[in-house]
Amino acid sequence: MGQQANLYSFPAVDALATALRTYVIHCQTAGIARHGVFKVAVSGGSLPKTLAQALLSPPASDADVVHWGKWEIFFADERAVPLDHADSNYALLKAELLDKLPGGTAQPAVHPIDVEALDETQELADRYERTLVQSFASRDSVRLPIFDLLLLGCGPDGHTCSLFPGHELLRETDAWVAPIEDSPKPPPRRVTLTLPVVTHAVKVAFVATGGGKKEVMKEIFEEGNGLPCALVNEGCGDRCSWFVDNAAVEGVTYPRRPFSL
Ligand SMILES: O=C1O[C@H](COP(=O)(O)O)[C@@H](O)[C@H](O)[C@H]1O
Repeated sequence: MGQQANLYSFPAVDALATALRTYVIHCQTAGIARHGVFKVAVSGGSLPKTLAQALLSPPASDADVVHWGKWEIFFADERAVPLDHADSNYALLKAELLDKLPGGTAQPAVHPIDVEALDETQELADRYERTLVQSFASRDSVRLPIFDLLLLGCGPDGHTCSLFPGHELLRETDAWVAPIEDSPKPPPRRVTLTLPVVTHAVKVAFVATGGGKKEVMKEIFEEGNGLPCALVNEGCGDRCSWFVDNAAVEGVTYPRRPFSL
């Protein structure tokens, strides 16, 4: 059996955010060394707020700088709504993080969905896949895009991106981006990176906080049960790292590691 996912647990979100920043900057350095940019996809939900806490603080040293101008930001999933809609993951990331970048900061290249295709989720997914193809086609392999880092959330039902427990989308093997019309969590119409794309990333980091996640964390780490988050753990092994607070893993027996790179 290969290496298993890393579980890093912190007493509070402040300490989690500090470690997450160190981890993201390590991935950024590797991505820029590899191909001159940092290609990252982010979730919505609770993730952008914690990410902002991690990344908006001033650098502690030259090695701690976020090179925003080198970032290409994609969305791990997105809801089929306008970009200024309350349900939009883009709007959330913009409000929590992008709009708060200090003045004079080189801006990241941000890749939202094409809202011209909101009425047709297959077309919306196809267009977003073409956005990925344009960005990744010159990479070493185009069979699947290779994100430098995916920053993901974990829903209380074990979903991640818009990949839900028991849903047929978990069996998708061809598409990079897929539509979903029946998301059990509203809104129902969405697009999402597929599981093969998620598990093909160089690194995957989950962020999960709060006691509301402890039941599902126990299931993910102790039973698996085919939950989407567990499938990512199984597909990525130690390329996958979880940044959680103690409340989210209360009662979980899976071994936690002291954070280190
Ligand atoms: O619907 C979604 O939910 C998940 C999990 O959200 P959280 O609030 O429990 O962290 C999120 O990762 C995903 O991007 C979003 O579309």
